[in-house]
Amino acid sequence: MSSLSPIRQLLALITQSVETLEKTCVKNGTGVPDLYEPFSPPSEAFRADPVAAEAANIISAAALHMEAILTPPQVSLYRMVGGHFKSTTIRACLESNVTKILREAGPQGLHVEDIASQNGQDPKKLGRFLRYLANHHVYRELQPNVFTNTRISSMLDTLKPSKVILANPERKHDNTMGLAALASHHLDEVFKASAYSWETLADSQTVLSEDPSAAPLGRVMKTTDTLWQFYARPEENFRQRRFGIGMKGVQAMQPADTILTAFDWKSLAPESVVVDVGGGIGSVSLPLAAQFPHLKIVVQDLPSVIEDAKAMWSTEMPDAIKSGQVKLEAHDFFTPQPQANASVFFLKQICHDWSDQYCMEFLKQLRSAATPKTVLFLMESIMPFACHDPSSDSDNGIPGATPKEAPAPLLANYGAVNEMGYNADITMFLLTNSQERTILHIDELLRNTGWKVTVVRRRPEDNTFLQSIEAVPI
Ligand SMILES: C[S@@+](CC[C@H](N)C(=O)[O-])C[C@H]1O[C@@H](n2cnc3c(N)ncnc32)[C@H](O)[C@@H]1O
Repeated sequence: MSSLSPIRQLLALITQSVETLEKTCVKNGTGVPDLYEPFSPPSEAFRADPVAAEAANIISAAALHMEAILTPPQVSLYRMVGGHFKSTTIRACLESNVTKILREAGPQGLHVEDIASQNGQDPKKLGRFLRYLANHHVYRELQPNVFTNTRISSMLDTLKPSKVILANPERKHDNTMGLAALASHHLDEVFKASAYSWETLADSQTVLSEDPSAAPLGRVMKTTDTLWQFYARPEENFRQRRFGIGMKGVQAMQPADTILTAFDWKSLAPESVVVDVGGGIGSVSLPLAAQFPHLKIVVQDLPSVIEDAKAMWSTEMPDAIKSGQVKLEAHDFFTPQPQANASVFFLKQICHDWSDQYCMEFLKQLRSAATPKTVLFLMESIMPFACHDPSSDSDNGIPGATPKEAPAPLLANYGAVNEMGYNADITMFLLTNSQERTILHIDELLRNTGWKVTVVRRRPEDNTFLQSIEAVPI
């Protein structure tokens, strides 16, 4: 037990970690990015060194912890209660292209009257929204009513010129890195569904249901369709396409080599078949196909998604389709799996879309189609508790399953610094009435469907968002 007060312990963690971070950056020739420079994957290069990434996580977790101690509790409470104010103001700025307008204005920023003259918004309202966001370092007020981007707001940029967006607003996310598309998806159907969570939980018809059609999304969209049936409607084509591009944004949030190193792809023999089950438009298979031409990749998804996939591959990697290296296959994973010779069934963020009952159905279909050597490779967020887990069987002995814990007095899971997995967990409740799972839950699900988890691989810099889980037939 330390004799120091909690704020002194936190300060000590911050001081030690800042020293480590600075030394590591000097050694690697990297640097801590400027809050006022735009985001780009290279701006986050310093995190590639696990020592620097860990130091940055500790500093952020300690700063947030300190803030929780020292900020008046009513202010902290209202930071949470007012979460929807943040969503509201960001949505208005995202959809009215404020970030792009500020990028084109350059570093001196732009008066809110001039922003409004370009995006047609009321400058009196827009200025208030921007100031609210500037309090959280999303945009910066350089002078009264003159705003510019920060590294955080720059993530909302499609990086397209105004002319291109205005000429075809429905296609504004096409061929982008997907970050704006992902945020736009969360601020539309996810945000709207969240307003109906309590109504869903208070209704005896839906409170205990595990049915995907009982998600809050159905209540707000006035439908009993699942998310995927809803997206497949012709009038929802924009949302479906935006979701597909948004999944590319999930990748852009992670180091560029994440998918390439998440599995030992090189060890697979030439012509091995990798089936990307529920692969969306194939944005994860795209870098795999480029980097590992010895693999045969089959991207499977629902028919309307495969149509979008064809459009994407015909621009991004047409030769892979022509040569047969990549096949785009319409397939419903609740029906028997047509690929009977797969080396790998790869499911990224599929199990989290379905409650146990439904997951078990498609995991059994895959088990029936597996050869004795097929590997089931899942990429999912494995959820840690917010406290230390003292039990001796917390990981069922699975190598790599135990997450790294933060030093005391920080929350064992690094708290909100590691929030992405927890965000995904609540999103799953809202859209599909499903969830992210703990390792024991995943292990149980797989055992019950004929699979055995052999290993969990984690990126050292990230404790909750998207780990690799490998399983083999029992
Ligand atoms: C969360 S997305 C993941 C996409 C992709 N694996 C990725 O990580 O980019 C879930 C995908 O499952 C697909 N899906 C939903 N139900 C399906 C079904 N019954 N059969 C095949 N794919 C399905 C959706 O269309 C969507 O593309």
